Amino acid sequence: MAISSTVNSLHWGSLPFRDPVAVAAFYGFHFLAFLLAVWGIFSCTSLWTFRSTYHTPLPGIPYNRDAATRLMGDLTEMKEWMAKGRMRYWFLELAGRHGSAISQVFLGPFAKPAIVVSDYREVKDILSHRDAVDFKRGLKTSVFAGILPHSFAALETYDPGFKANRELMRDLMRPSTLSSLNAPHINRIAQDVVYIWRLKSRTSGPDSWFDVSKQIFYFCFDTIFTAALGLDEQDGVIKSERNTLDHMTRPLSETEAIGKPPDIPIELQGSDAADKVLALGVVAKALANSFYVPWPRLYHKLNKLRPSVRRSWRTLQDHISSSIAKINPDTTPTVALEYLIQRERTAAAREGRQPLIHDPRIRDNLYGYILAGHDTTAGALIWCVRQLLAHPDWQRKIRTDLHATYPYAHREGRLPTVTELTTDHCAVLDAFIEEVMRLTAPVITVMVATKCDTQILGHHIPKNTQVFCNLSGASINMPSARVVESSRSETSKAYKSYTKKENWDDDEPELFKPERWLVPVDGGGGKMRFDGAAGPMLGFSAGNRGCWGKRLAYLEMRMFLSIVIWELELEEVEEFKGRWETYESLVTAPRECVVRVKDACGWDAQV
Ligand code: HEM
Repeated sequence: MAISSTVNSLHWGSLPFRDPVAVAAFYGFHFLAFLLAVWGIFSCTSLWTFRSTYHTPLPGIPYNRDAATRLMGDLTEMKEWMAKGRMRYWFLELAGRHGSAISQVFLGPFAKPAIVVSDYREVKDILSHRDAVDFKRGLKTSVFAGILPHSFAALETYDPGFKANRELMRDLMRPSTLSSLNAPHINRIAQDVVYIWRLKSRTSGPDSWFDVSKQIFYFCFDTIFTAALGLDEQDGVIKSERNTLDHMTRPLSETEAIGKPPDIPIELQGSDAADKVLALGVVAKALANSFYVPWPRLYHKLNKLRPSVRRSWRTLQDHISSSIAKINPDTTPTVALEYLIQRERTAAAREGRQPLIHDPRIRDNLYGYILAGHDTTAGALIWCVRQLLAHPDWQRKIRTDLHATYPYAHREGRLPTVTELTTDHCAVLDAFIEEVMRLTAPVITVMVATKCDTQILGHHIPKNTQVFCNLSGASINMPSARVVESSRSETSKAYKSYTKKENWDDDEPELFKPERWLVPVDGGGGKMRFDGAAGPMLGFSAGNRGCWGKRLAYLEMRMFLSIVIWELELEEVEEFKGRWETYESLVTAPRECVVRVKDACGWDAQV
């Protein structure tokens, strides 16, 4: 036998028996013992050397030492924090942990280090002055190229097609367009939300409480979808819930209701918006997931093969096609799609060509409008409501200032009209929103990549390194970020333009203080006005690629909060105090937003 003869020719004589199986076992055992010994020696003596080769840190920039010795790098710890709903805090606390405004993280097996910058001036400089010069968007454009290849978000700022593509959407953020196109929808749907919250409270008793985050989410869906593509007034999710509640006339019994959340489900079935909400959810999830994969375009290619994803795209596509078919060229546009198509028709007539009604850039940019404007605004509003609950004094101050800003409405016992709400701004509310966006921005970080070898805060960073620019005030102004003042690149524009005004380092930047945004009116006898330039705020990012929909976001937040605070008093529920765990999708916001709703005008007011 081949085995036995080979073994024979080696140590046959020293073996106690001549059974080839035993011989194989003997050698097998010794071989295994040898492997075990090598492994033991390796793990005892060379472990540190070997493990450190998982990741090669950039010199001089602090990092999590444990992560460098783990195959998955920082991902292991991030996953643990994510499970606890604290991923946001993991990211934002890096600067404090390392006592440095610049740190590095390792995101996956053998990953190159990625840089995290937590310093307002340096982040603003990178986003405003160094985009398309030292930096590119990198992964973000790949993510959008995979899902909405014809939208401007999919293009680098230096791409020759970028400007023309963004021009297509130009007018949609004009104040006059926002007032005529978006404001009436926002007003109507916000009033429906107030109606629902008041009715829920009344049927369940004044001590009942419920989570309002779902309604905020659907408010944002209804407003953005209606403004972008049109949705019949009766077909929104919020309208559908209102109708359902209206049919439930039986008052809940005491045991059913008092002290418990009234468990009235939001009735998605039966609403025309249901399939669109679900389709949008599938697409938004794919968008969020693709930020975490190394090859987003490939991910989207494969993901689009899944039946649920294909179905979702078909739903959205069918809606756009039927909306285009319904457009009447002789009427004033009431939704963004009509607006863009009419403008294209006018341009085509002027240039003597056929209108490109099915231009994929219009379609993809409108999907981008919905996707980028939906979760973000919902997240911001959930933060706003949570801060209102945590700061009842500010809720009262805002209500008083609303009454002063709209005195006729207050005197006449009615809500301010759309025109009033879009013309006059309540300074205290503006300051409150700005502070929420400064301290608890729903988008915590913007990812860019170095376009060439460059410097960040005085450190050399090689080409093609991922850089996370932190946007939330909790990190951009935390005391630890100030430690490295001396290491800031003295050549950077931000450093040169450094002024006291860009800095709240000595004014408790980690605290929620809306009054920082209020300044006295000259000769106003103690009257205050809102000053958006009073200090640092990066909640909408900055520079050329900062939030394109910022004006709409402000309008939505301002109108929604004005209507809610005018009508209702939102109270924090003791059991939920201090629970700030967040969910993570495209944005991060509190998982729970539980309120006890009282009538701001007294319980006798009409529903
Ligand atoms: C409070 C709500 C919002 C927040 C916090 C927010 C935040 C942001 C941030 C931080 C960026 C920059 C991303 C980057 O630099 O990579 C961004 C980009 C963008 N936002 Fe918003 N956003 C909000 C609402 C909206 C709305 C309502 C719309 C549209 C209707 C919108 C449309 C966009 C678009 C299209 C971009 C991409 C811009 C580009 O790539 O040049 N956003 N947003």
